[in-house]
Amino acid sequence: MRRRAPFQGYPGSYTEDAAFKAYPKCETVPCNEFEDAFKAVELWLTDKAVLPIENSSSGSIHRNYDLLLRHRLHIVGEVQLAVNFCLLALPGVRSEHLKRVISHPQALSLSDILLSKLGVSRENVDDTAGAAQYVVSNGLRDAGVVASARAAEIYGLNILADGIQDDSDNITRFLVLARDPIIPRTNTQFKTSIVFTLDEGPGVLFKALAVFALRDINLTKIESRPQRKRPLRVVDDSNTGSAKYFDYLFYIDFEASMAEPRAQNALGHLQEFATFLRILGCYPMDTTL
Ligand SMILES: O=C(O)C(=O)C[C@]1(C(=O)O)C=C[C@@H](O)C=C1
Repeated sequence: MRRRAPFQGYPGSYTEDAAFKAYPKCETVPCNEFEDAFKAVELWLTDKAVLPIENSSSGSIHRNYDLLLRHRLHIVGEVQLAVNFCLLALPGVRSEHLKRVISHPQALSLSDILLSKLGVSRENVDDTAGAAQYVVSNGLRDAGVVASARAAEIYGLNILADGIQDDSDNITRFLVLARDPIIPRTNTQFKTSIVFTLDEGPGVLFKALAVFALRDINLTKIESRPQRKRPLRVVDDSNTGSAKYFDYLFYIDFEASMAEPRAQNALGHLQEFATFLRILGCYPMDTTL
């Protein structure tokens, strides 16, 4: 059976490109929301979900960090993709005819230099390929689209400009999620993703990061998100009275496999003082672009 992988968006989106990079022969399943991709795997409708998690220019996709915690799927892979934005329009339309450009907000903001030069207004939609589909199905001759060359081919649009991103190195990292974790190995470079919480107090985050530094484990990412169920912590202090602090979840990616004793020891150490700790996944690093 062909592997089925859901992704948020229309066929021709960058997330679908990422799914094909991970599983070249997979059958991709488009869905409307990020959360639908999680649910499709949980309900056994598909095997894997592919979701963007961060971009080299615009940073983290916070919604997917929150969904990783809310759902119980495991990270089984990552995909790094060089995202090349193109300006597309209906055949016969030239860039001077455009009054507006439609795309995913990230694609619009990362192509700011060209769009400002064109003096067009910008309209946000949920994904780049969805914008291409919208322009074609409504025959919009005053609207351009920021999307991929593959989207141009799928929907029959012309490429007016290629590589329009402000930063030529525009890379998005995607995660592959599954119902079951993979067995960590040591024969290839593995990465582990965790999420944890800490008590309030001076140096607690320093102590948490030291469990990795002490074992020579390289961290590749740290992200903090509010704890939505417990956003504030009230601490009574005999000198200052009661103080209110924001409460955070910390997400960390580190370069080691859970099959290595140094990774097991680091997490054993962290567990001694973390108030909550979950391993989100241990998976082979994508070192290609
Ligand atoms: O709209 C798309 O084509 C997507 O795959 C989504 C998405 C994102 O959510 O970050 C992925 C990569 C691009 O940087 C822009 C948009």
